[in-house]
Amino acid sequence: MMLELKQVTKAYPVRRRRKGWFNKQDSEQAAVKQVSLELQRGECLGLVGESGSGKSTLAQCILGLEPLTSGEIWLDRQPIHTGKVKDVHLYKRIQLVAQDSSSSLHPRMTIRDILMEPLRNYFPERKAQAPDICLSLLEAVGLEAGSLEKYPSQLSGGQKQRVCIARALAVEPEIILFDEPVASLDTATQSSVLKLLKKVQVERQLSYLFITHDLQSTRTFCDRVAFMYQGEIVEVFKEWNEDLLQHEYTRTLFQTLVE
Ligand SMILES: Nc1ncnc2c1ncn2[C@@H]1O[C@H](COP(=O)(O)OP(=O)(O)OP(=O)(O)O)[C@@H](O)[C@H]1O
Repeated sequence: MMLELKQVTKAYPVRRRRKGWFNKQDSEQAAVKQVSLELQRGECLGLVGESGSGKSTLAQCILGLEPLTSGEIWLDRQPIHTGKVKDVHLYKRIQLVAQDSSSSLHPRMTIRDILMEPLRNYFPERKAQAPDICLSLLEAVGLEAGSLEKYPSQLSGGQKQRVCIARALAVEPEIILFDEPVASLDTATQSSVLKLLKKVQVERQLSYLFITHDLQSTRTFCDRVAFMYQGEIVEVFKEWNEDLLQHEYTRTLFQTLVE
């Protein structure tokens, strides 16, 4: 096993309007409730749920960007929820590619600089090979070598998303968390980026947590699918058989699928 979430709960404080002196205590609302999940080595696990069901919060918790209210997260045999693992060590193993990742591309950096940065930080001993590694990363995500000299503003949305994927791959992580990675792309670009992600996953034996609203996209892409509803995982399945589903929400979602 690679990543294991044990009864993870994340609650945020909710400010209530004060009615009186004795009623001023803030309450909490759980965005993620008692979530237990496992992600195996080389597995692609889909995480599907409606808006506000807690999917992104869960990804933030895994990356240590949000402290847990309770529960544990283990990476192999090491707890990573305690805050004791340094960010640089965690990000070496787990990378995030989000829907708006392209806004994180520095507008004044060329694509070469953007890809060189993680190579310099994580593999300083590979300085001499770094230019070739940049080229192979571009090739892996289906971009031409000429893109290296370009700035993000000179690329399309789909190309920028590919750069974000290449930047995540540069770190050579074991796990990539994808939070709606293709949601802002047109249908044709979505399918080419998904094909590319699958190819890279198989080639590099990566584990993916693939967060999406779009159940249909998980059908060919994911090995297993977990459904999140109001902060809880209500169903995890492998077989695309409506009769095996337990929860009303997942059955309703299934009925929206195009055969
Ligand atoms: N920093 C925060 N402070 C307070 N509440 C938050 C915070 N972040 C998220 N929430 C709340 O937690 C719940 C889950 O949000 P989250 O973004 O994880 O859902 P999601 O399933 O990823 O939604 P979407 O698909 O729209 O991105 C929501 O009710 C949201 O308002």
